[in-house]
Amino acid sequence: MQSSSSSASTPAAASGLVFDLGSAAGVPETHAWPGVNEYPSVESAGRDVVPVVDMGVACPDATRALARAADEWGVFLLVGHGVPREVAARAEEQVARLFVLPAPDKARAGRRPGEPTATGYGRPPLALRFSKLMWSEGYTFRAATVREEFRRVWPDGGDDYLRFCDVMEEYDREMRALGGRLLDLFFMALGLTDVQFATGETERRIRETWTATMHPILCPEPERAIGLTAHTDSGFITLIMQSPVPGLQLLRRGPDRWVTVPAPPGALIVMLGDLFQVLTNGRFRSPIHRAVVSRERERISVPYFLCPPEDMTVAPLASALLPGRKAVFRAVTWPEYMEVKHKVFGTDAPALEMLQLQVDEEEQGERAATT
Ligand SMILES: O=C(O)CCC(=O)C(=O)O
Ligand SMILES: [Fe+2]
Repeated sequence: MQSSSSSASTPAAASGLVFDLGSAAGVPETHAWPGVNEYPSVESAGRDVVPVVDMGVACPDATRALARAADEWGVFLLVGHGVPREVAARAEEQVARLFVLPAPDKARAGRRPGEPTATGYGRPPLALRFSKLMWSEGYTFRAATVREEFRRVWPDGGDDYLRFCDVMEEYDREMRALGGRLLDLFFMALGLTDVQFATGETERRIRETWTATMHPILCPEPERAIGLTAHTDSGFITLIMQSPVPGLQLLRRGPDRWVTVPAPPGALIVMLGDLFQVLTNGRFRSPIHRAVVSRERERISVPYFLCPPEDMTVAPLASALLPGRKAVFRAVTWPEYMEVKHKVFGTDAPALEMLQLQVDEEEQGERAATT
């Protein structure tokens, strides 16, 4: 990886803390990304309004809005989602408390070297393949092991520790339940019947989750740095809670531009991942996105990833195939896909292309036209 071998043996380097971002007066070359301003950044307005889906409205309307947003953007702001404000506020408060802990406390919980997707504190896993460093710090953890993981931060297991774990477990329960409700809507949008999805193996299994948090820090020269570089999420669905400070941007084509996602209080962001694109045979897409940094306002985002269990083979759902269309992606498991993804991180090649099957477009078109 890019951290130099001379510093790789220190705890700070092991956790990715090779540079104290919080006290930096400028952006050093190690963190300066040349392509950050290649495309303009635009607000969510006019033809670039990021869709909003209200889950609180009656079903056909919510399903239609969700299908349109998933189809046209692969991302949307979610309101009426039923996650109590206090639960989200408590989680954000605990995450903020975690990030302001002294560096040695955080370093104790560092990601273990050589395990890029392992849990712990430091650079986000996707950062490991790039030659430049990102302006962010993050913890990755699984809800199921939150107590074990955070004993590394709070070895005494005192009140701070217990409060953190209680709140994060409460948040996990809410997000897990929301994930289930959202999947029901997605499956309805794909035309599965109640009976099919109530008993569906896929739905039951894709509720397995893991959780990560990240926190882009104030940056003295935001136009030269990036919090999280352009990527697509790999799993099924990411539910992002963010502080009311925009920072997430979506790449829109023709002309290429970065659309900033607004941050209305109480809304969550729903972002589709690559394997959801596979599951829906390309009908719903995983958008390219990134997180930018700011000079003035700190932003915390807490992405909650819904991913397939490791042994699940993900393939286009039969119900997602439009009449006359064939599957355009080959079946893949999560570990297999992560291997593909790690190979292409840091290059311009989209990992999903490697799963694409050669389908004769003409034949697809003819079959679709005759059904
Ligand atoms: O900060 C954000 O809102 C996005 C984070 C993100 O894209 C990710 O963790 O994959
Ligand atoms: Fe992402």
